Amino acid sequence: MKTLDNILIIGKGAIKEKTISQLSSLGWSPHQIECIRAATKIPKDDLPLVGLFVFESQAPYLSSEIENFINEGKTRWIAIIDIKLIKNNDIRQSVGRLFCAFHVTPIDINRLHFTLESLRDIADLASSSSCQSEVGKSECQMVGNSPIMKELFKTIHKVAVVDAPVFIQGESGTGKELTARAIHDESSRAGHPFNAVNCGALPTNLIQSELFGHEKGAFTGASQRKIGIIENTEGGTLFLDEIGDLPLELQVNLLRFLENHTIQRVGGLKEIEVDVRVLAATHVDLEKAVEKGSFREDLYHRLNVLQVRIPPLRMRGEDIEVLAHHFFHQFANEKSLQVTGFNKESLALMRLYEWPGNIRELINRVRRAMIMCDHHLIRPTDLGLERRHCASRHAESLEEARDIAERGVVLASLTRNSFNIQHAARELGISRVTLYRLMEKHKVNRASEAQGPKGKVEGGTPREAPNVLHLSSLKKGPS
Ligand SMILES: Nc1ncnc2c1ncn2[C@@H]1O[C@H](COP(=O)(O)OP(=O)(O)OP(=O)(O)O)[C@@H](O)[C@H]1O
Repeated sequence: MKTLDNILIIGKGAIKEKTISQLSSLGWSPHQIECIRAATKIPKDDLPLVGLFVFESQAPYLSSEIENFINEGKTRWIAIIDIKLIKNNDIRQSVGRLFCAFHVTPIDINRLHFTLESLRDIADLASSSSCQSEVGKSECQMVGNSPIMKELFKTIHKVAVVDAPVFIQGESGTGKELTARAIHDESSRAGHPFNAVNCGALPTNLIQSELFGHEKGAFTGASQRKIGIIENTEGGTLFLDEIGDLPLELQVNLLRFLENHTIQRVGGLKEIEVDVRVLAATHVDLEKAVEKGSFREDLYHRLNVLQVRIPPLRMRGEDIEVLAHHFFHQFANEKSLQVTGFNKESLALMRLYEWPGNIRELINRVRRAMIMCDHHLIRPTDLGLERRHCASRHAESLEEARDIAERGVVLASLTRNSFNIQHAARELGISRVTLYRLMEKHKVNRASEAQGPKGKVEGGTPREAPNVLHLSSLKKGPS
């Protein structure tokens, strides 16, 4: 996994020297920082992921050669400028156009530090997406780092290559539709349509004609023939969301279609052959619905050939921070200018929160926080999270309850002590070794501690470089 292993600084003078020494004191080791004084020495290959461009005065370095070089976009550039000194309008415009972030002097070193951290996240996301590109081209992007998600990615690969129905289960907002899309994108049907229908959202009287189409005159108002969604999905994949809400009388039609690969339009007599793969999802317990008689058992078995279970977000703690950063970058163009990331308490609380709305809720909270935040770092209040919201986390067993409590205590102490292991261990009355073991066990991040002073910065993002798995290629977007 490629991370931010090098920073290239171009420019000379006191600002540069000061920046280097300040970055070093924040844990960016001096050997990561390569300094170049003149345009002629810019290495064309093997570029680092981040470049700092230190303007000294009228920026003689912003020659067309450098402009071209920056425009190549292999490195993300941050301008460090003394805005008062830049009188030349062309240069001002170039700064806006060429640089992904800029900082004015005197430099707020914490802000610069978090800009670099954000760029490291982007680099991690981008490099892991390129690892995944061999999986196939896809419009969608699934991010996850937890063992559960890695298993899910494997399952998706397996079920994508066969043509049987797949039954996707998971709470609302866990990513069922995204998973269905990923299966489609990984399958040989990828070049054909992917259509999703929410069976619970369509009125009962419309759903049959929406799915199967109708002939002209089939019912009052059917002034023309209508081709239904199933026919429109020819060659591709149909995702039937909330299949548990499909009225009983339509379940038999669906069963016929699954068994014979034929449909009849409403009011039509002809059997029409269709080649469509069906993926179905529900957040209700279909077995119970079968027992109750509201779902046909034969249809249930027909749909339930292959299963994919998506766990709720609260059960994949490692993913929460990775996803939060992922969405932070995705909505980067909507954020208020000064926001550079999450503070430590926010990250800690996000791990403890229950997330009843799962990833959809996470997206909404992060997005809102990015707009509303008045500080450099998103605080729990910006996310609408408070400690009391996290206290309700319920455990499925006594062991889980102990784990949750243990993790909470460890994390709280580390957060209070800015991830200083010695202080936290002393506060908890355990040895450093035991604390390390607990951090390992609960996947509490050690990166900030390992990098020493970085962890002392208010709001340091205590996180390991995320081993993000993208199921498919990056959506075109800011991330
Ligand atoms: N692993 C993931 N990585 C990135 N984004 C995700 C992931 N899982 C879900 N999302 C995003 O979360 C949102 C909700 O996902 P999706 O609509 O697939 O959930 P769902 O389970 O089908 O929800 P519902 O049951 O309410 O229909 C979408 O914006 C989706 O792109």
